[in-house]
Amino acid sequence: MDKPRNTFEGPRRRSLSDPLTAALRPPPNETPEQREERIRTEAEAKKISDGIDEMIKQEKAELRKTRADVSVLLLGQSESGKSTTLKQFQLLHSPSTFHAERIAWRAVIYLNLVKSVTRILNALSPDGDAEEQDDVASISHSTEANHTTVTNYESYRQRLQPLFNLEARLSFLLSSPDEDEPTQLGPQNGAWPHQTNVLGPSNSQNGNGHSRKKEVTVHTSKNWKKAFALGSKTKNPKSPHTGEIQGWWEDPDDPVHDLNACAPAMLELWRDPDVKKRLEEKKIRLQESAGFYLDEISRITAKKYIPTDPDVLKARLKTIGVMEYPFLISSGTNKGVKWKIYDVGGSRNQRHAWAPYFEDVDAIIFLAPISAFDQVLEEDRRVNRLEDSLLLWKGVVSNKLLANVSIVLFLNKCDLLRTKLEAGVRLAAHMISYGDRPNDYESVSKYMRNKFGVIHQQFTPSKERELYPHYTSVTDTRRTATIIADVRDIIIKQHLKSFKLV
Ligand SMILES: Nc1nc2c(ncn2[C@@H]2O[C@H](COP(=O)(O)OP(=O)(O)OP(=O)(O)O)[C@@H](O)[C@H]2O)c(=O)[nH]1
Ligand SMILES: [Mg+2]
Repeated sequence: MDKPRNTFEGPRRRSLSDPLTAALRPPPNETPEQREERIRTEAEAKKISDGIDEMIKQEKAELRKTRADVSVLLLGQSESGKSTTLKQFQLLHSPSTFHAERIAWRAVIYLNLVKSVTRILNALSPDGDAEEQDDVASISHSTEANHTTVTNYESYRQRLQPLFNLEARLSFLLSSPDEDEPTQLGPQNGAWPHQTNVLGPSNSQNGNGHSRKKEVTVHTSKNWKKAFALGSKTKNPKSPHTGEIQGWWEDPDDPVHDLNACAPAMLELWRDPDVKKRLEEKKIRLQESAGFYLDEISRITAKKYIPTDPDVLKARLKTIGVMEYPFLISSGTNKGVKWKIYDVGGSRNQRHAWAPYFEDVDAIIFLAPISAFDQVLEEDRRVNRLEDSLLLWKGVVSNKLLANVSIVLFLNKCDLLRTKLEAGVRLAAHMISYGDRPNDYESVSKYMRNKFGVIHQQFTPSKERELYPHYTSVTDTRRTATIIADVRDIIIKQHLKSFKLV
């Protein structure tokens, strides 16, 4: 037994008079039988001690496993679907919170709907300007000389005038005083300010606002949900049965009244064939844009409308800053694992906030909206969205700080890609390298996957790093739930591996 002996050597060597050393020393007159017995007992004791050591090690491993905090960063350009993915995580892991907050989303859904309507009106306006062109990167300009005239335009404008005020009101309510763009949701005192008291800071109160310039955003403060969920000025805002907010329809200042009154005109406008034609001429594809609710006007403008899960998932609220969401996995093999998911703002002026999170992150879910090959960035209309995604992807996968971070790629908005290709929009017209390959969903999606895969292979600082790509439509709850479960298990496995625990 050399080891214990060695530990007694050197400056810290125990003296021979040390009682422990003396006790451990074999007796001076030991017989061969006694020696054999002693060695056997010592071996047994060591076996037991080693067993205990092993048990302690395993317990520690288990403990670390249950305590492992997994940090995941959602990255991607603006409107790529990061916040929607986060909502799906919430729906899976804390459904009660998700449902408790759905009333609060009413404000965003209303604003999304109102913005679509004011955007149409601005586009139809005879003096409508070029700003009202869609995000679509135009490859051929429509002949404006011969454009469709919407004969009922003035009547629509008049009947829908209250929506311009409502847009200003909602934007104002969702704004933070120190920021250019709206940054939070909901009246702070739990009630809607009186209509005439609050007119937005803004641009659209005169009915000529350029609504698409400013998007509604969510800030790192989470108070909006609480504030908005307080509901109305009614005496009993909570249902005694479900505990859910109710009774807002009794508040005369609630936006639902304006919306409800304008619903018939909205429906007529959206169904008007001349309007459809004019929007086509102007290449405005509202169905594809974020927060699209025009196909469900009657349901959404109903006085007692409560947002459904898909409504909340479709609601568009731009993220500003970085928001942290903790989750605890409560069942299955990874029970007890804590997650921290960071949702970031993806527009160009928000990306500087990402880097500080790179040092401690365990995994990245990168979202690339592959349907956006014919669109341009909202913040810089000279830049094609797909090109921006590819560049951003290259930046992320080549980043040395992220060399050991698991990377999951969501090739997102596959539903929109399919619809777009089926409508005849050609990838090759926007991406010369696609050449004369078939313009169907299977070929295009595979091509995209390959394109992103090659960049990863070429630029990753760690050749061992595996890439986990998925085709996703993150507004689809059923499919996304399966993908999230897979991704979650892979991320945790990689995370534990890095701790050398599995
Ligand atoms: N049809 C469809 N819509 C999607 C999909 N993913 C996201 N969206 C919608 O696209 C819009 C933008 O999604 P967000 O999740 O807000 O995008 P984001 O990446 O968080 O954007 P920023 O906060 O600006 O960085 C929302 O209205 C979503 O409902 C998808 O796969 N299919
Ligand atoms: Mg977001």
